[in-house]
Amino acid sequence: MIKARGLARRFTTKAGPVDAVRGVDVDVAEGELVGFLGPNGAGKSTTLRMLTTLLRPTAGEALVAGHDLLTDPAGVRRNIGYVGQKNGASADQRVADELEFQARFHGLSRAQARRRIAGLLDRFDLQGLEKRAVVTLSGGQQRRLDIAMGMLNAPPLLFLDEPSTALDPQSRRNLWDHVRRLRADGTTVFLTTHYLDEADVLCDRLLVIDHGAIVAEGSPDELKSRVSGDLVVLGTPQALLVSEKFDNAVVDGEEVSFRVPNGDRALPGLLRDLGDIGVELHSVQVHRPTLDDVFLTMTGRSLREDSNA
Ligand SMILES: Nc1ncnc2c1ncn2[C@@H]1O[C@H](COP(=O)(O)OP(=O)(O)OP(=O)(O)O)[C@@H](O)[C@H]1O
Repeated sequence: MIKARGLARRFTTKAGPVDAVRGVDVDVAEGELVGFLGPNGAGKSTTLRMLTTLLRPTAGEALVAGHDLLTDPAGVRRNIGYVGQKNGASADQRVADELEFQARFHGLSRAQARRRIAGLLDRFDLQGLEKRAVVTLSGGQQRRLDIAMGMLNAPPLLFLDEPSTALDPQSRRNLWDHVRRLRADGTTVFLTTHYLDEADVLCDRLLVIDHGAIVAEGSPDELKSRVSGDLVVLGTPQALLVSEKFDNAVVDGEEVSFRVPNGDRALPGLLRDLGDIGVELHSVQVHRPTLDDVFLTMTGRSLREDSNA
């Protein structure tokens, strides 16, 4: 559904050139739900804007929904939906008018538009809101309306830029359900996110981008399995003594942490050995690797800190 090679974009600014995207390859198969994960400023939106024909690449080529990005951008646009970061719907317009206007823009007849809009209102739980002004909808309803607008031309491929930003936790989970249902109906979805939980629970596969380059690619589980071992954290007044037993141990006050393969299986033997040398423990935790650990391993920085910045 997407095959991009060496896609790059350089911006010229007063302070000099900015290489926002430095030659990325993107492969997305039909029916996949792929997440593009990276910290703020990593190049996610710029890549998305190139793939959706909104921005011309300075280098590279891509086939998107069966059409060549450079030689047939109109063909690409006809076959994709795009939901940007800012709400697409005008605040003071009524929901029904916005949908109808967008449907007419895509060349649907009045009757076709009516049918399609009724289906989408139902699909995105927006029934009964047709006469309301967009500004009066909740954040979650507005996002669902944006996605409904992106789906009016029934595209096989939908791009979502940071779909759940600024939503409360409940609305985010509800939105994820809607995105999953789109995928279940056969729509290929490519979304950007800087939320680790969103990438982890929602996406089949992830591309991790940093400083304009892809640093990792795979399913959330595959990526996490690349981090060597589970993190064991022991609370003990003898943290220094324990740290001498493990090559990679880090001491923080009365806490010592280190990585071991298969932490939960290794733990009983490990605790026995520590007991034998008289170590007293007041807490034990085992953490499976997270996507943040993946990012840390790949880049030496925490994605969590970056996205909070
Ligand atoms: N029009 C522009 N002119 C100059 N620099 C730009 C322009 N657009 C983006 N950039 C720069 O390119 C880099 C990548 O930006 P981009 O918006 O693609 O990142 P992002 O990963 O989508 O971040 P965010 O999560 O904050 O949206 C950043 O350094 C940004 O400042």
